[in-house]
Amino acid sequence: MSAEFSSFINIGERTNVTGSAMFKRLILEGDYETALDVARQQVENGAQIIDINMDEAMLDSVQAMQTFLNLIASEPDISRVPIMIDSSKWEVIEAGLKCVQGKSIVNSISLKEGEASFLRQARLIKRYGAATVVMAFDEKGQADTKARKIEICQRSYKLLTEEVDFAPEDIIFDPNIFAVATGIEEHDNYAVDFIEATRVIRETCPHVHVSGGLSNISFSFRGNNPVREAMHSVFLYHAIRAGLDMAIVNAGQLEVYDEIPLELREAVEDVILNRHSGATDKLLELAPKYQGDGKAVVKEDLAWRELPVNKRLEHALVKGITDFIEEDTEAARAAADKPLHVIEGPLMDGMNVVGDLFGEGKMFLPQVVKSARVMKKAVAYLQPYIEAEKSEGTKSNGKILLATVKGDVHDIGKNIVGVVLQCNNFEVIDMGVMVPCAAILQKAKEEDVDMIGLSGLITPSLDEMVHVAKEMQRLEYDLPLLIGGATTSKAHTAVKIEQNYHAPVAYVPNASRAVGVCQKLLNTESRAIYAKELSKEYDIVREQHARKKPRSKAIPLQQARDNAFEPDFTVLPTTPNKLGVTPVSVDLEVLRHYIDWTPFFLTWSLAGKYPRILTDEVVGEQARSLFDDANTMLDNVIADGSLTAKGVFGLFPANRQEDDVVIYTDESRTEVLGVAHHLRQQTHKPKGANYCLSDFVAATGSGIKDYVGAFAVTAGIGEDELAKKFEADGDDYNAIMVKAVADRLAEAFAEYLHEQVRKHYWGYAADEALDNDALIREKYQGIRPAPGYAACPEHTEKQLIWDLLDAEQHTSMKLTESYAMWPGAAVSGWYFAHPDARYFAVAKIQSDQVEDYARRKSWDMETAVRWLAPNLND
Ligand SMILES: C[S@@+](CC[C@H](N)C(=O)[O-])C[C@H]1O[C@@H](n2cnc3c(N)ncnc32)[C@H](O)[C@@H]1O
Repeated sequence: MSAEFSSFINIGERTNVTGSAMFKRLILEGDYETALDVARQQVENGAQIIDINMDEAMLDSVQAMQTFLNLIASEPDISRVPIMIDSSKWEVIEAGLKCVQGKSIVNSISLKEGEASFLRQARLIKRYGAATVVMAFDEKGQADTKARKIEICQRSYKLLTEEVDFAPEDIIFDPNIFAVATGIEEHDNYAVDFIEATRVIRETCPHVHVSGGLSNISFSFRGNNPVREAMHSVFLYHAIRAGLDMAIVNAGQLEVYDEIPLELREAVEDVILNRHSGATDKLLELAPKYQGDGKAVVKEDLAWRELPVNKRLEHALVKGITDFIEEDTEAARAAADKPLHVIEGPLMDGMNVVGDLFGEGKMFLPQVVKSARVMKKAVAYLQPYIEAEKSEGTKSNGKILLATVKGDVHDIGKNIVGVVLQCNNFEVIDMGVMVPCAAILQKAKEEDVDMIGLSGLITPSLDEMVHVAKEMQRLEYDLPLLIGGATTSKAHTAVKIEQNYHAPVAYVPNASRAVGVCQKLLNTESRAIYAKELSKEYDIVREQHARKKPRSKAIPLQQARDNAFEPDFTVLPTTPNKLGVTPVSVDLEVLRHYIDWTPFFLTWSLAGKYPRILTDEVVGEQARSLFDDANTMLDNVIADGSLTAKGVFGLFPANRQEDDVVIYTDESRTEVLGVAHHLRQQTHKPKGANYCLSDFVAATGSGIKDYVGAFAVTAGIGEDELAKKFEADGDDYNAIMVKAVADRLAEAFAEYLHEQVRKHYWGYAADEALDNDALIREKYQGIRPAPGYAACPEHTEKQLIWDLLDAEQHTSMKLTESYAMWPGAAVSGWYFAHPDARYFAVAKIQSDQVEDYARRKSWDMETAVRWLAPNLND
């Protein structure tokens, strides 16, 4: 090893969650012990500094950094080397600085956010006695040429030494090592630019150090380690002679320069030193020869990298590949007159291809959401350049405000619509969930939006949407209004909303339809014609609705009660093994085996039954990829505990009293704990019974000791935080995935708990042995009807479940003012054990039952009508 090499400092790179899959997995699993071994090995392999990075969306990075650094502090064989605290987030860096006892190094600060923040951070670092890496990055962007690298480093040097009095020997410049041999001509000189800039920086900024992230240089040869190692060695050989005195490297994997086969070394040297224009091709040709045993040949993988930049962007968008997007966006930016043109040109062209393929059914929703992630990354990269030019921003197709209305927490559908609209060049302002009407209208004014989209899942949200429409009318808005969400319908929109608002109202059944509707409504030419068409369409829907004769005749409540279902009670109800309230926690690993996957695919607009969908000719490939991603998400949330499941259930003595179920505190059946109010079918049924859930419970005077149960479960503790982390990272795909997975786990929890209750806690089906498929097909005895569903459609009854179970205390689950459950991934309901208990739909009820129900609930009629609205005739 030469003299230059001996003074060179290796910075260990394996303790970095963004660079090492193994380290990431260990940290996500909380296996800090084995993670410490990674650090130890680095030091044993010769790392003289170890770089630690915990920037991962699924992690609480501050906490992970602190935990790991504190552990290192008590390991003398690791803590003997300085620690480099690596993060793009200042809060993580500060947390790290507080933990490290000896000398540490911050990685990194830069002029990216301007001088003020640069100086403030530098002063703080100085106070901690730490050194710092300074990236060659300024307000205009990352330095790629020799001149820019030198200019930024010299400016930073002057500021640090003159304004902060920072010791120059504590400054480590990182002038950016970029990938060469990418097939893009502009990249060919990147290594030379770095090497030459290093030389000048060392000459003109006395006492500083120069460092870099070595593995970047060979990025195009991922999968071909021999070539990568050769590139690293050759690059170091030349850069060290120019003054590079540190680098982040995998210390155990450096090929010795002299031992590189001559043919390979020369080809690599040609590339690194940009000695001729055919250098990349020559190395690509040679690379497979040095490919390690049986690994994928990189050249094939990266064939698309040879395409012109616009085609590469299109490929990345269509395939959802983020790996090269910044590099390619930069190439497109360099070639464009204005950064904005990159968005309006190649990126939008690429998204149009995505839009067309989606429209033609050749791409599926999950892929589109992945494309959006690529687009977001590209736009985020361009944003500083666009702002620097003080441009007015992208000319979008229009600005759309989206909100889930007050009282409702469900947003998967809304989020998907938001992503799809963004893909189609609409600007979307998403106000999130539980948004009050006044806030929606104010934001619409402030942001001068072109359209408002309202979403909701539970039936009370329908009323809230009507309220928003009426307010828009009263306050003389004339923005078009979009209506969507699981319980909304064209009929409801026509009958209850469209008539109340003079501007166009459109019901949107799914995300792919949203685009067409918005395009037509926001295009000045088509808007008037489309508005007319819509209004005509809703007139027809209203007429049809008015003409629709009730399919069957209604009967008075008393007559319906006389025709109640009378179950056989000759076999007496089983006394539960455990009466009272029982909180339950369960491992997600257990719950994943109870998941019903079919609804998961529907969330992503892939129709078909699981597992058949995985081999479906049309959507099979897409379904498999989605299924893999969902399982990866499951692996991660299980490993890092970012989602938690909590539940509670109760089994109580109970008897029917007319249509109510009276729930008692104990077997003496003297003290009433609560009364569940149920509704009865009121249509004329010449053959069957007029069902009410209470029918499945023995009556008060029968002398039969009967029981009911109640439950509330969630698997969504942590879902909002996790989804927000992904959103903040521009990763809507995983933000939606978290919620979709949490939803599945909550349903799985309901299934699991019901089984436990049947077999153990209540014990009326102790010998039941059903597999998951049979559970999904409800092949068991008893039901678990959920308030808000057809047999018990009135939502306020959830409050009773909450009170009986002390659900908020046991599970942290809350009810909103519309009785939606929070977190969204939640299920609650009743348990009925009778073998004849079944689901049914209450359907339309009459005013005599409304009055009766109001009396039973001590409500005035107005309140009763409001809560029973979905079951009343218009
Ligand atoms: C919506 S599915 C949920 C289970 C499904 N395997 C899943 O994972 O999505 C079935 C559940 O909905 C509720 N449900 C279905 N029909 C109902 C009805 N008519 N009345 C009340 N609740 C009903 C019950 O809680 C039932 O267990």
